[in-house]
Amino acid sequence: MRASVLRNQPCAPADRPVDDARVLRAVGGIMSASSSVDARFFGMLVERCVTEMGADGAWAHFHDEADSPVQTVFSTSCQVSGRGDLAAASAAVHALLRGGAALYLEKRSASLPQTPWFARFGAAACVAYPIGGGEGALAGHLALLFRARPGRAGPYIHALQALGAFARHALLVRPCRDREADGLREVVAQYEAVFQTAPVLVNVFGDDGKCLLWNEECERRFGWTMEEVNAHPEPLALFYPDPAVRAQVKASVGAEPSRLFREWHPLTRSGETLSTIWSNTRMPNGRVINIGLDITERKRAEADIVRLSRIDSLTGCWNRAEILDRLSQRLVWANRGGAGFTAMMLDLDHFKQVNDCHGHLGGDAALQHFCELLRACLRENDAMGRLGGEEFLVLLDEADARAGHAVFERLRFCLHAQPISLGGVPAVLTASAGIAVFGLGDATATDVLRRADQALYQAKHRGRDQAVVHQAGA
Ligand SMILES: Nc1nc2c(ncn2[C@@H]2O[C@H](COP(=O)(O)OP(=O)(O)OP(=O)(O)O)[C@@H](O)[C@H]2O)c(=O)[nH]1
Repeated sequence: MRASVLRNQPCAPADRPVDDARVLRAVGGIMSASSSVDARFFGMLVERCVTEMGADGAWAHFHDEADSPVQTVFSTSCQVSGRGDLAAASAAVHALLRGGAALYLEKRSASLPQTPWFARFGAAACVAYPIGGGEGALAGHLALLFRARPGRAGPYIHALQALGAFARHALLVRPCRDREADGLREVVAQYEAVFQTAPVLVNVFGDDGKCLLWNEECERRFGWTMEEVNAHPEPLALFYPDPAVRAQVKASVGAEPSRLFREWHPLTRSGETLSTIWSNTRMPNGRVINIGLDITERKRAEADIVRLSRIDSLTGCWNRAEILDRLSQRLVWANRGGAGFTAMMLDLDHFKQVNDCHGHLGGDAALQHFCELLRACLRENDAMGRLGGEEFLVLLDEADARAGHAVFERLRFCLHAQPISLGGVPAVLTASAGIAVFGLGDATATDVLRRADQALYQAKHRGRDQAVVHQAGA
């Protein structure tokens, strides 16, 4: 086998002309033939250096950081003798490449290593170029073998330089970049998972107004998917139909991330108005990141607490503090020239007897029954509150004494028509009332209450179950 190979080699190698275009084409072909750089790539590279570039043999030699050869890929044309010799040849060239520059070795000048393989191959010249390594990457060299000296080594050196740079990029730079990209993708995926599943409202809008991120909480609370939001010509209008409010929302977006949350009341798909607080930040690329909290439930609970703190728990009407507050507000309004009102103080007659006969629970039921009937006699804007015990205050808006009387008569009629059943026995409740129509002398709530109380006293004195209007000077 060895003899036949040697027999086929030219006995007196002559200079071989170099076809620059052919070399260039081969380089381009190798580079575009594979996107991944691995053993297969180098196998393809060395074969094409032989078949397309005009070399007689080629190899790619790699060593590790300790300078031990770890991998050599030879063109099939190099297989002229045992592998060990071949490895020794590539190692010998590698040893000469320490300077990091290209090498041109010739048999004629005795610069070609004296290892047996070169002789067996019939090598006249060798062009080698280092492939620089880097952290974690292989390093080594590419070599072309010629049985006839090439007319010029330059084109081959440049070809190996280009291929070496390509391989180095693929071995070192691309994996780094890929690793970085993988790391980045992982971070993005983590953030996205956090944004998507966070129990807070998170969304991102582009400077064209389109939604780019819409987390699960947004979808759950607003009822629209991101696609549905983006199907609207102006997505923000879905949540803020009022253009003036929209303008305020847009103007509130700051360039700096803000710890200050602003309260907004966006609409949901079902028409519910939410109470939300948002921190909105415009990024340098024009995107707006919005982080919000839905505080609708909290607001409702707070409102309930406030409301309950104003309500009399037994009867459900306003408590003393609230009804007096409302009286004061009406006074301020009326004294500023606003609409007047009439105050009516009501007191259940002989209520002590109800308690005495039917117990405290019976008395409570009587108070509730009385309030139910009284409430039914009032208009929406009127107010009724419990001053204490079995005493109540009613504020009748834009009402005079006649209107006050009419309300009382309605109540009286109802109380007689609808007796309460106490211990299985129907009992008719009656009440007395003192009516005080707002007058210019009423500066404070006490002024009004005093006059209503005087009239109530008269009603009791005159036999109960009636209303008396306070008369000035009475
Ligand atoms: N069941 C019940 N009784 C109450 C409540 N608050 C006050 N009372 C009772 O209401 C009764 C009021 O009695 P009085 O002030 O003597 O008045 P009255 O019996 O209605 O007599 P006149 O007002 O003069 O007609 C008392 O027995 C109080 O204990 C309450 O929340 N529940």
